Amino acid sequence: MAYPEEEHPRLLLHNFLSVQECKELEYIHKSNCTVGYRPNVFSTTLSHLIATNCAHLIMPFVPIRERLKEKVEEFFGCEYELFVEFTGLISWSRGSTIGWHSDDNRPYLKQRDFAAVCYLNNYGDDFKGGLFHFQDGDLTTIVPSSGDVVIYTADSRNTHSVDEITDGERLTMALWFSRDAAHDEDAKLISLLSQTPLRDNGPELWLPLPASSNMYWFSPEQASSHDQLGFDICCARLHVLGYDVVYSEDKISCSNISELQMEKLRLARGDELFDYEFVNILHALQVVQFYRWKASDLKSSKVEDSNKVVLLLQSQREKSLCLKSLFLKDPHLAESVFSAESAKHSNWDHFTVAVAMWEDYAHRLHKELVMCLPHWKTHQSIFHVFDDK
Ligand SMILES: O=C(O)CCC(=O)C(=O)O
Ligand SMILES: [Fe+2]
Repeated sequence: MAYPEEEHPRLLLHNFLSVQECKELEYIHKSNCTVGYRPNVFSTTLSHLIATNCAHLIMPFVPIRERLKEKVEEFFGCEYELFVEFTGLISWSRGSTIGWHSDDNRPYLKQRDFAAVCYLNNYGDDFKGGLFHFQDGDLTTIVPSSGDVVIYTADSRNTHSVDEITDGERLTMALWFSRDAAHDEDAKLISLLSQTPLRDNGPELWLPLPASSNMYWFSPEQASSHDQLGFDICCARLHVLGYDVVYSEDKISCSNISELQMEKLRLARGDELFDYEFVNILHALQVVQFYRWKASDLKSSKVEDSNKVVLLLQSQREKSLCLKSLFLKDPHLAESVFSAESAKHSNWDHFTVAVAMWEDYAHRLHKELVMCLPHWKTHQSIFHVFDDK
C-alpha cells in the first residue's frame, strides 16, 4: 500500500549514516551540548552552534540533512515540497524517557509533518534501555543501532515512546520536516549566519565562546535551588575523562562560574600539567573530545617530543580542587549522568598533535562555510555546495 493510504507510514533505513558521520556528530555533541528540554536530556541545536562562535560546525550536518530530506520526500511522495523544520543532536542519559506521543501533539508543533530519528550509537554497547516503540502496526520495536534512521509521519498514526535509559548515554540526531515555508529552519539559520562576522581568517572567528552558564548547568530533578546540587556539564565531561582544569590567572577566585567560563585555562591529569593555554573551557572540551574522536588515527601519527608537560604545583592542585567543587557540586552525580568513561588518554604527545589537528579541522570547516554562505543566501537554502571534501 502506498502512502497516504497506509495506516502507519514509516520506514527503517539501516546504515544510512556512515560510522565516520556518526562519530563526527558525537564529537560535536559531546563538546557543545547544553542542558535539554526534558530531565536528563542534553541537546545541540544549529542555532546554538552559531551563537557560540562555532558556525563552522554546522558544515558536517549539511550533506546529511540534504540526504535525509530527499529520502523522506521520496518515501512519502512529496518531492521538493518539504523544509527542514528543526535539526538537533540529543543525548539521553540515565533516567530519561518519553511516553506515548506523536510528534505534532502540541499546538506549536502542528507544522511538523514528518520525523527522522538517526541513531548515532548502539543499544547494549553504549547504553542500556532506550528502545523505541511504535504503539501499533508493524516494526513496533526499534533497537537503536549506529547509522540507522527511522522515518515516520509526525501525526497520531505513529504514536511512539522511548523506554527509560538505565545506563550510559543514548545519542540521536532528530529532524522534523514541514510543508510550511514559514517554519523553514534554513531561513532562520541563514539570517543568524548573516549577522555573524565570518569573513576573515583569524582563529578568533572559530574559537568557541561559551553561552550563558545556566545553559551548561545540570540540576537533578529534585533540586529546589539551582546552585545547591548539580554540575557544569563542560567541567563534568572533562572530569569523567580524567582531566582537571587549572586556571592561568592567579587572581581567579573560586566564585563566579559565568566569569570563569570565559577565562583562559590549562588541563591537568593527576600531577601532570599540559602547558598549553586554552582560551576558555569550551575550547579545552572541544580539543579533548577531538582527541578522543581521532584517538585511533593518532596512534599511528609521528610524534615529536613536545615537552609540554610539567609537574603540577601543590598550589595549582589546591586551586584546581577548589574550582572543581564549584563546578561539580556533586561529582558522583556527574559520573552517573555521563557514566565515568574509562580514561582513554594515552599520552600527551598525541594530545599535542590533536591540538594542531583540531585547529586545522576548525579552520577548514570555517573556510568551507565562508565559501558556501553566499550561495545559501542567494538561494535562501542550506545545501551541499562543494563535492571535493
Ligand atoms: O530518540 C528517539 O528514538 C525518539 C525521540 C522522540 O520520540 C522525540 O524526541 O519526539
Ligand atoms: Fe517523538
